[in-house]
Amino acid sequence: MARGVVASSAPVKNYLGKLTVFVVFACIVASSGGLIFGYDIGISGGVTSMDSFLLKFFPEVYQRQKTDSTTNQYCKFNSHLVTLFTSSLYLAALISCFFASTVTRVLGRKWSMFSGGLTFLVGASINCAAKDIAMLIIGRILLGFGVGFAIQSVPLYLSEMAPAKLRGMLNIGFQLMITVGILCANLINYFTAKIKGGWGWRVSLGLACIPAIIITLGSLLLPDTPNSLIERGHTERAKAMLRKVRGTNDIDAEYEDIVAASEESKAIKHPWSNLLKRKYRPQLTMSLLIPCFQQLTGINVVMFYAPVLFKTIGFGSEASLMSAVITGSINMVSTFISIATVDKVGRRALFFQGGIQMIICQVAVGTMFKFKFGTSGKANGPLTKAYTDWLLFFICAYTAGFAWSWGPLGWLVPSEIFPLEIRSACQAIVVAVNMLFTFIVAEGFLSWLCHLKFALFYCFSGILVVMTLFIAFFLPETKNRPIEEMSIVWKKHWFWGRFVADQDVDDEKMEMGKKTTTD
Ligand SMILES: OC[C@H]1O[C@](O)(CO)[C@@H](O)[C@@H]1O
Repeated sequence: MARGVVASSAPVKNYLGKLTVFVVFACIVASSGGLIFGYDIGISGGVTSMDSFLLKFFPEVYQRQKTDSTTNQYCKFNSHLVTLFTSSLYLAALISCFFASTVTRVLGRKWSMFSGGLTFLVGASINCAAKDIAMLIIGRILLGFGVGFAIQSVPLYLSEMAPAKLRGMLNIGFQLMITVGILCANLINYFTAKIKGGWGWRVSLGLACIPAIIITLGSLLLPDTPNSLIERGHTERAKAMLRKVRGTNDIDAEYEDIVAASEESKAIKHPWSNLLKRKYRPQLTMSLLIPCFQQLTGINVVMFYAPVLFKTIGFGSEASLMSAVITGSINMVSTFISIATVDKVGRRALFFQGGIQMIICQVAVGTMFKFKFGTSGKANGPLTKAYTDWLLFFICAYTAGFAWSWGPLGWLVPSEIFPLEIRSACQAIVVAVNMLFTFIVAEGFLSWLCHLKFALFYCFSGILVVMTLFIAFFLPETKNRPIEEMSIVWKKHWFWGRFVADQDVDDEKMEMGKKTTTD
C-alpha cells in the first residue's frame, strides 16, 4: 500500500504555495478512508453481542448463551460463522490490495478511491438490509474490497496533494482516523443497542454508508494528483493542476522534483527481485515481521471482540458495549500521545514502554480469568465490582500501551526504512501481512479462547516478550534519520551490519552528496 509515501524522515523542502481548498477537501476525503477502516473494526464485535442480531443470524449461539447455564463460558461465542462474519472482511481486503495497487497506478488515485468507496457503499447497504447470513457475509466481503482500495489509494492521494511540510504527520494521522472510526462504531453500537424492536444492528451496519458516500462523491469532485498525471504522461495538465492545488504560479521547483522522482521510480524495473538482494535483508525482515507482530499483540481481540469478551465473563449487554466505548476512547487519546512524543523520545523507547506495559496487562488479564473461571470455564461465584473494575483497568492499560507504540509505529517505522528501489514492494508486503494476520486473529480468537482458556492471554504475553526482545536486539533507532542515510544505520548495527557492504554505504553517501550540491 501507499502509506510509505506519506511519511518519510527525509528532509523536506519548503516549496512555495499555500493550503488551498483542494487540499482541505483532500484531507476530508482521506479521513473518511481511515474512518471506514476503523468503523468496520469497531462495529462487528458490538453487533455480534446484540441479542436481536444473534437471534436473527446465529440462533444456536443465542440459545447457547441464554439457556445453557452450565456451558463453559470460554466457549459461549465459539461459532465458525460468527468469526467468519468478522474475518471475511480482512481476507477480502488482503486480496483486493493487490488489484488496488495496479488500478491506483494505471487509472490514477481518483478512480481507485471511487471504486473503493462505491464497493464499500454497496457492501454497507447489503449489510444494512441483510435477511440471511449469505447477505451478511457478501456485504462484509464487499466492505473488505472497499477497505483494500481505500488503504491503498487514500494515503497516497493525500501525500501527493498535501504540501510537503504536512506529509510527515499524515502517517500517524491516518492511524488516528482509524481509532476515531473504531470509537464512532463503539458509540453507535452503544446507542443502537437500545433501539426497541431489535433493528438497532441495521442502523449500526448501515451508518457505514456515511463515510462511504463522502469518499465516493468526494473522489468524483477531487482532481487527479499532479504526480499521477506525470506518471501517466499528462505533463501540461500536471503543471496546471499543481498551480491550482498550490494556489501559486511559482511551482517549477516542485514540478521538477516530482518529474525526477517519477523518472527514478520508473527506472526501477524489478522491485521484487531487488528486495531479495542481500543488502536489503534487514528491510525484508522488517516488512514481514513488524506488521505480523503488530497483529500478534492481540490488539484486535480487544477491538473486535471487547463487547463479546465482556459478555463472556458475565457483564450485561449495556455494560459490555460501554466498556468497548471506554477502550475505544483510550485507544484514540493514546494515539495522540504517540504523535506528541515519537520524534522526541524515539521509536525504540515507545516500543519498549508500550511492549512492557502490554506484557504486564496480558499476564494480569490471564490471571484474573484463571482465578474466576479456572479451566472449566464456570465462574466460581458472582462477579464483584472490584473484579470488573480491575479487569477493565488492565484492558484499558493494555490498549493504551498498544496505541502509543505498536499501533502507529507498526506503519511509521516500515515507511521510513525502505529506499525508493524497494519501497513499493515492501509497502505492499507490509499491508498484505497486516491484513493476513488481522484475518488470522479475527478468525482464530473465539476458538483459541475456547481451547486455550485463560492461557490464551499468557500466550499473547509470551509473544509480546519475543517481540520486545526483537526490537531490543534488531531494530536500530530511526528517529531523525533521513531515508538516504538508512544504509549507514544498518551498517553500524551489530547484526545487520554483515549484510550491508561498505560499497553500499559509499554509494549512498555519494547520492546524498549529489543531492546536497544540487539543492
Ligand atoms: O487502533 C487499533 C487498530 O489499529 C490497527 O492495528 C491498524 O493499524 C488495527 O488492526 C487495529 O484494530
